[in-house]
Amino acid sequence: MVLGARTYCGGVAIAFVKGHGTENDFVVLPDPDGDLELTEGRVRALCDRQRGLGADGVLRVVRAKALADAPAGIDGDAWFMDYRNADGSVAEMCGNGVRVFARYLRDAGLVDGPEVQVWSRAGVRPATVHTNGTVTVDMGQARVLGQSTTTVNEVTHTGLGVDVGNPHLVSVVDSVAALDLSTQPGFDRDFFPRGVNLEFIEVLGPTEIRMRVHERGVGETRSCGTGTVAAAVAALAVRYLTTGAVTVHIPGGTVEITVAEDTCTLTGPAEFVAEGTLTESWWNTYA
Ligand SMILES: N[C@@H](CCC[C@H](N)C(=O)O)C(=O)O
Repeated sequence: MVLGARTYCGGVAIAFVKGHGTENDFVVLPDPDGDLELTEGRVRALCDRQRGLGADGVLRVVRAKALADAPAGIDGDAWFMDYRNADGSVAEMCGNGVRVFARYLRDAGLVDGPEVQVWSRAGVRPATVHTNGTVTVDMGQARVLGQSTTTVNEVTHTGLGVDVGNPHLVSVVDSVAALDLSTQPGFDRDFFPRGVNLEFIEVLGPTEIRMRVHERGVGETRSCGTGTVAAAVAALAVRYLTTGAVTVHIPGGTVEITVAEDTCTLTGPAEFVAEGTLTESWWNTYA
């Protein structure tokens, strides 16, 4: 596993790792000292499945002290997950990303033990990297925002708004397979002024659901970790519960969620596919 980014300045190539969590895939860019100029255009090109590596998002691995806008009170040596959506936009949090990020830190030898603190724009997310490669993340408290609506192919669904560090709207439907999520569903821009991730769930049993998601800044993805937490909260709410355990099946696999009064956990796989270096000319093309 590569240990750090080499800036292209001086002709040295930029390292990357390709990984995924339940097929929500990421380009991991090790950049401990904040040397990379990660523009919107470069993120879009990296995530493009034809002209780049292809991914739902980018995880830049950077020390807090190298960030211009580091969260107040953060230790300068802390590892910060600088997450970008495939369209180049910045998001506060990414649950599948935290699993991949934590496993990267562990496998690259950048942390000492299996307990890893991952910082994000939504705060710190403590994670445990298990010996079988799965990762459990303490996702913090999920905040219920109230009801709103989304429209898919002219059918309007009422859902539950849930903040998991980033915004979600979860709607219960009869069949997730029947939905066409190939275009952006409608949503209430007054309720979600910064946009929203839209989850659709089908209840399979008291503690089991199936989910599809249309992510803000990406489109339909095969999984969304923060979305599965929001979905679990909404599935419990259907049963008038505020705590419990829920198994969530997404197109890319299965994750386990626990919801407690003051926090939630997300457990699932984190996999690496490849590592390599970007060519200098490619990087320069997309400044
Ligand atoms: N796939 C992620 C969520 C990524 C951010 C999201 N698209 C947003 O804009 O909030 C996850 O696993 O949580």
